[in-house]
Amino acid sequence: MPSYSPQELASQLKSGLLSFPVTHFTEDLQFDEKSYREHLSWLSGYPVAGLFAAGGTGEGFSLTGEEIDRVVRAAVDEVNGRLPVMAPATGGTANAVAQAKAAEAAGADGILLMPPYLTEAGQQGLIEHISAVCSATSLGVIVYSRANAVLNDRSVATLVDRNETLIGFKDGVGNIENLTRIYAAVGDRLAYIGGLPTAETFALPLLQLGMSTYSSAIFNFVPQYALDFYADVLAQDREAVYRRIREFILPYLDIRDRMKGYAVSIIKAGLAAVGRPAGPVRPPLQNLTESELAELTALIDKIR
Ligand SMILES: O=C([O-])C(=O)C[C@H](O)[C@@H](O)C(=O)[O-]
Repeated sequence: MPSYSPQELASQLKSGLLSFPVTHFTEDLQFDEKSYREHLSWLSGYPVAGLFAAGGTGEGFSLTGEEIDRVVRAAVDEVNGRLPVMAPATGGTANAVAQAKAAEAAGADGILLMPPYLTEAGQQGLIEHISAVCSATSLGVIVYSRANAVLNDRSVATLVDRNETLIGFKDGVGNIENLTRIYAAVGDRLAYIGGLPTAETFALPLLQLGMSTYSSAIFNFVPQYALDFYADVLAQDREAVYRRIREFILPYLDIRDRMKGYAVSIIKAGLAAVGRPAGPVRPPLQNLTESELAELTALIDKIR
């Protein structure tokens, strides 16, 4: 039995910042469970509302189903009920259904349903895909609307009618009209999660569109700064948010934007910069260069 009913999970996720930990690898790119657990133990000293194991920042897209299961089980065990743990469901429908079932068996509290791999799809196909995963588990499901799986307001309305356990909408697009339409259609029936790369960049305006929380990747390496940023957003302290955007976020984006995929690689680099290395990223991602790491380290040192 999960510790949170889907509705309890939705309320919990809305209540604070969300942690998306990286997945630690050894130098030969194997899952480094010991270091991963140490990381989760360090982060557990900071108050967040939920932990998403093997998400995008956790390189879930580079892990086998078996590895995802190991990562999720390690997270569930390490977190030990202090927070809800969400597991990913990835790929095509059969794969995502199997992963959702495995996540429930592993003791996860919810599912983050990623866009299906490679193929494009129409809205009706996405509705069937998402509904199949919701039907396969009693866990609350958060759908990640991004890339080849961007939902419109009519689809979201149909999905919530069909699936009581669909409890969250994570946005990775930032289309204001679409988000306004979705909130107008289903309102607080869903928990809304800002999920654009470096979510802090968009947090203040998206708060007005119903996104009371977001997935903070930088929480991995500057957890207190990420929490302070979130507090400024909730307080709608525009001056403080823009000070932080100027002092850290914008120069950070300048490094991140030098290479596709760096939105994830730069998080592992950030951990190296603060003396908590998480190992390399797996291909197809690339690690930051030594000089980029030095630049990032100097930037992080200014805010620590
Ligand atoms: O699955 C993921 O890791 C994400 O999509 C979210 C990231 O945490 C993103 O919001 C960010 O980079 O802040």
